[in-house]
Amino acid sequence: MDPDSQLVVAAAIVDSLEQPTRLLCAARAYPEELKGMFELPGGKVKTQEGPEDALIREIREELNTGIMLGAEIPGPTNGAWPILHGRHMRVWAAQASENPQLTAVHSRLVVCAPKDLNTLPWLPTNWPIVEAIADAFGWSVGEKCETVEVTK
Ligand SMILES: Nc1nc2c([nH]c(=O)n2[C@H]2C[C@H](O)[C@@H](COP(=O)(O)OP(=O)(O)OP(=O)(O)O)O2)c(=O)[nH]1
Repeated sequence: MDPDSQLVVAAAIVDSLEQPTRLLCAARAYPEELKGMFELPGGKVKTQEGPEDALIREIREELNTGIMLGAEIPGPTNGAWPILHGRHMRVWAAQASENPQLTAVHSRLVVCAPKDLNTLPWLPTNWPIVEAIADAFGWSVGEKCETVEVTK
């Protein structure tokens, strides 16, 4: 992993960490080329900031809620997942302490049942991460549907 590439952190926010049955999925509002594609809420870790603290800050900024962090869902590169633009992302299971709210960062929030996760137009590198999340929660998600979202 390029040590200079800025780490991204994201949350797999479920309805209950003890008995997870739904995942919060968020459609990006920008940039234009990623608009309408689904991601896990989160963002870039700032210099001097710990990854968990960065995640709590990002979720407060993006969804206006606190979160309780559960286990990390480790990826294949020192625990991180390869994502867009050569970046890497660490992912934690989480539960929101208040109702997540839509802000300018996202165009849609979907609380998704496991069986519907493969119907969302995910960012291109996100599907293996969603599969690992499902695996960690004991969900079955099937194959990814090839959805194409057309927006004006
Ligand atoms: N948050 C998030 N970013 C992802 C995911 N998958 C993925 O490839 N990315 C990419 C998109 C972006 O290139 C980068 C995260 O950038 P961001 O724009 O969300 O970061 P940020 O909130 O700190 O935003 P900014 O201050 O830099 O504008 O990681 C994902 O599931 N969640």
